[in-house]
Amino acid sequence: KEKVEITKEQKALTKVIVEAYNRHQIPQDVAKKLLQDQYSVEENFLLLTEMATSQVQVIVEFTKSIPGFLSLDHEDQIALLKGSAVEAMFLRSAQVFSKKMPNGHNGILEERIRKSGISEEFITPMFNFYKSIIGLHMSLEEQALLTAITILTPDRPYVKDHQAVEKLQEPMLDVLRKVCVLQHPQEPQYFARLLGRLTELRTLTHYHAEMLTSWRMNDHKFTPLLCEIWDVQ
Ligand SMILES: COc1ccc(-c2nc3ccccc3n2[C@H](C(=O)Nc2c(C)cccc2C)C2CCCCC2)c(OC)c1
Repeated sequence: KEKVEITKEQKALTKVIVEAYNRHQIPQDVAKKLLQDQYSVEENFLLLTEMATSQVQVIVEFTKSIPGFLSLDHEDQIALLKGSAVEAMFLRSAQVFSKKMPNGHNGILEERIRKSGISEEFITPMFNFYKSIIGLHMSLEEQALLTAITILTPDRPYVKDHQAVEKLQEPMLDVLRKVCVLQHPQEPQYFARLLGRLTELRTLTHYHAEMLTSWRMNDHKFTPLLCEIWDVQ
């Protein structure tokens, strides 16, 4: 059985990514808000667009802390951010949803989200994804590294220098693989399952524009930043 060692450099890289991940959290806790009050579909839509807008700003700050990112071609930097923003948003939502809360609160949160205004057909695929994330019991390191790996996906549309992005993503994949082996010794396939979630995440993001335009209300208003990031309006 090969002994898995995390090198000094890999420890340093993980520390940088986890610290950036912790630093760039969404300010207000949306789960607490949703548990406190029942909102109308219009208020929920507004809350969603506010959360998504602040999440994009947070992801930009997190990404700028990824070693080497700022040395990439500037247009490629934009292409990576634009190409991963929706996935990062669903990944973040899944992580918020997977947080253990006092008895019954998780059930109430699920109920509030089901009734938020999202149309029926998207509820099952969205919760299937959330529950598959919950099932993984991801550590903070795994969440932070997986988010960085998602952003550093070389085959996003309009990325010119794939090689340069691969060179940044590979060390993240190496250290994530080792972290998985060390933190889930009984599950040799854990790393593969974790990456498999990224595939499920991509299918979920296919629906995101329709999820928004089919929100059970008329006249959906988006911020300019969201029009950029979401394929809406
Ligand atoms: C595109 O369609 C979506 C996307 C996300 C969710 C979503 N899943 C969640 C899981 C747990 C907690 C909240 C959750 N959200 C929304 C939210 O804010 N996501 C969120 C964002 C956007 C950024 C940062 C961080 C988060 C959590 C709530 C927005 C207000 C109505 C209820 C959903 C969604 O729910 C219907 C539909």
